[in-house]
Amino acid sequence: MVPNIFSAGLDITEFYQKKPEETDAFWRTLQDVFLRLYGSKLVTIAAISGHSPAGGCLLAMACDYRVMATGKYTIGLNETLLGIIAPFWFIETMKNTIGHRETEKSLQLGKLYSPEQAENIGLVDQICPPDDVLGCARKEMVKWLKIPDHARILTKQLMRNELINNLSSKRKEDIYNFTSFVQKDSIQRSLGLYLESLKKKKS
Ligand SMILES: CC/C=C\C/C=C\C/C=C\CCC/C=C/C(=O)SCCNC(=O)CCNC(=O)[C@H](O)C(C)(C)COP(=O)(O)OP(=O)(O)OC[C@H]1O[C@@H](n2cnc3c(N)ncnc32)[C@H](O)[C@@H]1OP(=O)(O)O
Repeated sequence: MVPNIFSAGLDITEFYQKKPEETDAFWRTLQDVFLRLYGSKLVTIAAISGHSPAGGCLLAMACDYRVMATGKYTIGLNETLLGIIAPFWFIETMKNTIGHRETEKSLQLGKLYSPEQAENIGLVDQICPPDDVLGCARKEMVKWLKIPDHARILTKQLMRNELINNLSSKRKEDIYNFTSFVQKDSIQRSLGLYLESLKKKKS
């Protein structure tokens, strides 16, 4: 685990000033990761040890349960703040997690929530002191593993198959949408400015 950061989201440099075939391959890989994690038969618990913006929030939401560290960390789908948009499967995953209305506000505002706020709206299930996040996740895992596996798996599939099938049938179209969107000059400019602002913040 990296202290303070669960995931900084997608590596923007993978779709900034890249060739279309490179962004296609990057997006295909992300689809694969999501479909495997969201569709996993295993019990998956995210131990969110720190910041978890955008793609990081998606990965956490793809799990069955989320434990987040308390502290000055944030989680959410902040894409609009970068001048980009969350694709339909990010949106559906968030709707399935926190409901339609909260998702609508959250996405349009590019909202990043504190751990307490995230717990209040159900974006995370539990908050724990940073040094106990893994311990809390392990304790929760024990509960989930006591459920008969075949029943839990079938239930999970019933809840998740609609989104999985929807994305699986639209993968090519979704890759095309991503690449043509991020390759626009205006979007490339926004991404460049955002990367610069991250570096400035650091110095
Ligand atoms: C009509 C159209 C139809 C359909 C459209 C189809 C598709 C939609 C299009 C696009 C969808 C894209 C979805 C995108 C999802 C994403 O995940 S985008 C990434 C979002 N992530 C962020 O905004 C987080 C950015 N990072 C931070 O805020 C901070 O780094 C942090 C809070 C996570 C941690 O802070 P610090 O510890 O202070 O870390 P540093 O700021 O020092 O960062 C270190 C280093 O890393 C660089 N960096 C950080 N995050 C990223 C990143 N995500 N990508 C690339 N680079 C990143 C940062 O610049 C520093 O670099 P160096 O200075 O060390 O070189």
